[in-house]
Amino acid sequence: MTADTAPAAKAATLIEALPYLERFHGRTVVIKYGGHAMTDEALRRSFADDVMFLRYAGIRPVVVHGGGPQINAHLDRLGVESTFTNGLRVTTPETMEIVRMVLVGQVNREVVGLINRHGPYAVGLSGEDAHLFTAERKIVEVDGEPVDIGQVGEIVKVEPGAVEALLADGRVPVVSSIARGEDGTVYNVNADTAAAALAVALDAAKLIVLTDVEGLYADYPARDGLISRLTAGELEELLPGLSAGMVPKMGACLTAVRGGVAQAHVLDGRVPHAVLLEVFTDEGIGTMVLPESEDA
Ligand SMILES: Nc1ncnc2c1ncn2[C@@H]1O[C@H](COP(=O)(O)OP(=O)(O)O)[C@@H](O)[C@H]1O
Ligand SMILES: CC(=O)N[C@@H](CCC(=O)OP(=O)(O)O)C(=O)O
Repeated sequence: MTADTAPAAKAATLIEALPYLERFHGRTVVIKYGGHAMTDEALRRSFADDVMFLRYAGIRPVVVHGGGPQINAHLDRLGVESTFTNGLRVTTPETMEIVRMVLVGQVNREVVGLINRHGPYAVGLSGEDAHLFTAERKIVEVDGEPVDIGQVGEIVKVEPGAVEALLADGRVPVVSSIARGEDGTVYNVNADTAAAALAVALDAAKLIVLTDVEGLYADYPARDGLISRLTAGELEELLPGLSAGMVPKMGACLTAVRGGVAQAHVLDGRVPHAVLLEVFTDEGIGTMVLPESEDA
């Protein structure tokens, strides 16, 4: 690039963002934060920069975080065995105590601290707080038979008032995926699923799910067939054939779009500033799910 073209290229990058600034100004974007972007220090900072960039651009970011690897590490240290059924952690009362402690007491604090390097913005919440997430015990089916996987919750009601109040106050809500049952039982909820439920309840403009792959591959484990966009109907057909990790993520995208969120994305959290690249550039990155009517 010559000295003459450099300023023009920089201006072009900035002006490319203008239609997105116009479109998303004042709108809510729910971001599921997890995977590599949560453990690598440079990526952690890049994520916090992106969240604050959205906030200063007049967009209302809400973060829902995972923490499966951190829970595994803690269970290992305590010598507690943990298994997964259909991608969900079998959650005994003992496991539940540890899941809650790690997500709410450790991971949530870390994410809040990361964002608050920029100022007094992030406020942490558990899904139990102010009845944000109400859940019922989830029964999964394995080979057509119902299987009880313990205190794993299915969100049946979202009361987003506490999150909306924080957003109205200019804060960045950071939410742990723990829910409360009507009888006070505490439930463990997959964080992708919780992010989708919250995006629908907040009438978000977008759901963004960060992960450790580029997006949805058509012929996984082959990695040369990234699907960059698909409709909710197309996704519905693919969903039963997907393998473990992608099921809750793509299921979350489907729930969000069917629930009125205009766009849901799975992005590669290993890419610095993945969120900004998705929100403010024409190409976007990763896999985007759209309602049928918007697939031009
Ligand atoms: N069709 C697919 N496309 C992309 N990844 C897939 C697919 N099917 C399964 N996967 C696996 O899902 C993983 C993402 O799920 P997971 O490890 O649970 O993510 P996270 O820790 O970000 O929540 C990928 O790393 C990949 O191994
Ligand atoms: C029911 C269930 O499986 N809950 C998850 C909650 C955390 C989570 O979803 O974290 P990731 O997004 O990092 O996987 C768990 O216990 O691991």
